[in-house]
Amino acid sequence: MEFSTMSEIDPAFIQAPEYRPKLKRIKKTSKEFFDLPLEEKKLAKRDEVNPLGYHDSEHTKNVRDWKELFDFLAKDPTFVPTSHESDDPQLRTIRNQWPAHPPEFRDVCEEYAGEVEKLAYKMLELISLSIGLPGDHLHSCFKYHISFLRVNHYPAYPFPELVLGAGRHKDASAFTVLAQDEVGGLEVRRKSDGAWISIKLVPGAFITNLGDATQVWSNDRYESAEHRVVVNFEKERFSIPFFFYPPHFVMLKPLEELVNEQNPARYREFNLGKFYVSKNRSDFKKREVEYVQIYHFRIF
Ligand SMILES: O=C(O)CCC(=O)C(=O)O
Ligand SMILES: [Fe+2]
Repeated sequence: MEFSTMSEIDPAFIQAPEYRPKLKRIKKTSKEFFDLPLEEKKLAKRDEVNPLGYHDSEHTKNVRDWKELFDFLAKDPTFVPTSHESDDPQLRTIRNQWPAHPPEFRDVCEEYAGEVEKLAYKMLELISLSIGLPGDHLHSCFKYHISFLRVNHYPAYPFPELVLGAGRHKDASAFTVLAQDEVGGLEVRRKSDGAWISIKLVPGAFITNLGDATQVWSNDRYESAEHRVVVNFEKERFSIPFFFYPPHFVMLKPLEELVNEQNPARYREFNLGKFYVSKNRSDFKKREVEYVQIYHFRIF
């Protein structure tokens, strides 16, 4: 894999041209899936028991997103805590559910996941090196990772100012490797003035946004990027994030190598699995309670 000089202009982009045929295939099969009648898509619908599969009423911070999606695990099956309650030690097995149509959907998605996983490990190495640690420092930590992928379909909407494809949020992952088509719509919040900046479209490039776990590990050297998606008034859009998560049993805290007397840990330790479960149930339905955020674990 070659890293493009784009990264000198904008560190969010990784140019990986060899992935183009795979991107084309997954986009084609995803479009075929989302073009199916709703009743058929709902045969692979996620529910209270299985969080994977088709979903058409995603909420970000209690507001319904203008999109439909299909979630699947990179490793099937995956083990996660049964509940977000801290005193419940039980785990449960979650598994992918695949639609019967299009027939190649499963193979194409699994092949894509395998390839992007390799890219994610490469990114992990670069992140470790960039904070002064050996390239493989975090690798063993991901051995039983609970990552999942999401195929997003944002239908066109004639009044794009009235809805958001995905409301503003930060990803809870270590980082996310995102592929998108040529329509555009992803925006990142600029910290200095809070303005929403459109992410430039670079055909065949992946976008990586750092998530909450990396913010904690790096003791705030890196920040989880706040982002959102606007919809297009005439074109539908597809995007496929790979949310790279450590295993459920990882206790997240600033890496010991990065803390000292001058630079004390800014977060107390917390369990990744419980954090994941709180996050991934919170968008299932409207909720009355506040979303768990990493600042709840902040020491100062
Ligand atoms: O569609 C996109 O570009 C980003 C989607 C996203 O932020 C997410 O699914 O977490
Ligand atoms: Fe996101």
